[in-house]
Amino acid sequence: MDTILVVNAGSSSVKFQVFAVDGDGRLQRQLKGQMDGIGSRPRLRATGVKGDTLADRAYPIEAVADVSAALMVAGSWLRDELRITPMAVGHRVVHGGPDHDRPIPVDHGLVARLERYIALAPLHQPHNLAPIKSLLANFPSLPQVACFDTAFHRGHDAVADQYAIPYQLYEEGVRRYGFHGLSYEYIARTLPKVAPEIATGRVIVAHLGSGASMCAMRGGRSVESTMGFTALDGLPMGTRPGQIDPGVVLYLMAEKGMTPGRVQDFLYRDCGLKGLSGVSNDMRELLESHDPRAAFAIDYFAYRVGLCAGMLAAALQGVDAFVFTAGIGENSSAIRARVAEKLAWLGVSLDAGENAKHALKISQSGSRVPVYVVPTDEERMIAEHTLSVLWGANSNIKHMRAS
Ligand SMILES: Nc1ncnc2c1ncn2[C@@H]1O[C@H](COP(=O)(O)OP(=O)(O)O)[C@@H](O)[C@H]1O
Ligand SMILES: CC(=O)OP(=O)(O)O
Ligand SMILES: [Mg+2]
Repeated sequence: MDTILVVNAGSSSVKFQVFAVDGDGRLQRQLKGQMDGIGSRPRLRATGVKGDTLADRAYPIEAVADVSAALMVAGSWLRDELRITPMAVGHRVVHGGPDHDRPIPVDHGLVARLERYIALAPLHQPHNLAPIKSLLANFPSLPQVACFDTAFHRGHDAVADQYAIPYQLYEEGVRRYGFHGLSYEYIARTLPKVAPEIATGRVIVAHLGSGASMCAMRGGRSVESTMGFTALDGLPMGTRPGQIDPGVVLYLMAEKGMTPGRVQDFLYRDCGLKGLSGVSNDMRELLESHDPRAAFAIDYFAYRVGLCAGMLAAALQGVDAFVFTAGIGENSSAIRARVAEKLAWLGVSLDAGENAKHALKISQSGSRVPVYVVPTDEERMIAEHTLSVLWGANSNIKHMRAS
């Protein structure tokens, strides 16, 4: 059986899936797993085709201290215990820079070019490239495909794509890229199936995970994002502050003597929910905590999602629907309810019962703006891209398989 392995290293998790490919290019998930809670409560979980548990292992915090340790643990489980031998591997690569508006086959030259963006995505890019490099070294003939978080947003109008800085910098690549594009692309192509009544309209999608952003979509295309040049901007996240006056950065350097490297660490690792609460970067822990600072971090998060919704509503000149997705958006009815309160002025009213059940549609029938929960699947999107790149690269393969 031909299979595709997908690797998705996020800021607090490593996710992977294996898909079987049939002759018509249909993908059937064989296994799905993730190592999450990195830095708080590391846990490897994986399920098989029927949702059967293949692994459920907790690790001490120091055994899986960061994403690269998580990649090692997940990689050796797949290799040594499951002995998977995929025909291709698809990777999420967070930053594609200005030159990539679609997935692309991996070679050494591409890796070298993508390494230039490590400084623009230090929580992700090194971890996205590490397994690519390791597979290139050990299995040079194994096809690999890089799928970019930035690609889905590359069609933005110039007013959404530029900063008000001299144009020369834009030409050098200092642009408002936007991220979580594989997730938004999956939502865009899922809406026609699960909620056709809104798919062609003006939809705000809130990808609320450890990294969090929001996307304004019109007719299934991205027109605006809360993230920009890097995945620091916009909403407060697990450990990132979201929107911040650049004057704060100048203050840290001039008054606190912080070096650029120290400021980078500070902005990517010490801020957001973790910095605000002093309790945790993990929303589950904040919701369980009785510390008033944890409660404040939750208030702040909901407030900023509401503010950004206002901004994206202006970009779309109105809103036809609001969609929650990703770790927090899919699983936390409490956070969805808090956010919905901030959207009441837009005409949102939630149905508490449907929200508690994590139903597809969680707004009341009279809600002017309907609200949905649509689970994302970045890995399936990557697997689909990987297959189309492979078949595009060698259309004979498709011909042979179809016959
Ligand atoms: N049941 C839940 N309630 C609240 N938050 C949750 C729940 N399940 C997961 N989360 C939160 O989702 C976030 C991780 O989301 P995810 O999309 O997997 O992030 P990433 O891909 O960036 O690592 C964490 O903050 C985690 O606490
Ligand atoms: C871009 C980004 O923040 O990704 P993640 O949410 O997976 O950390
Ligand atoms: Mg993620």
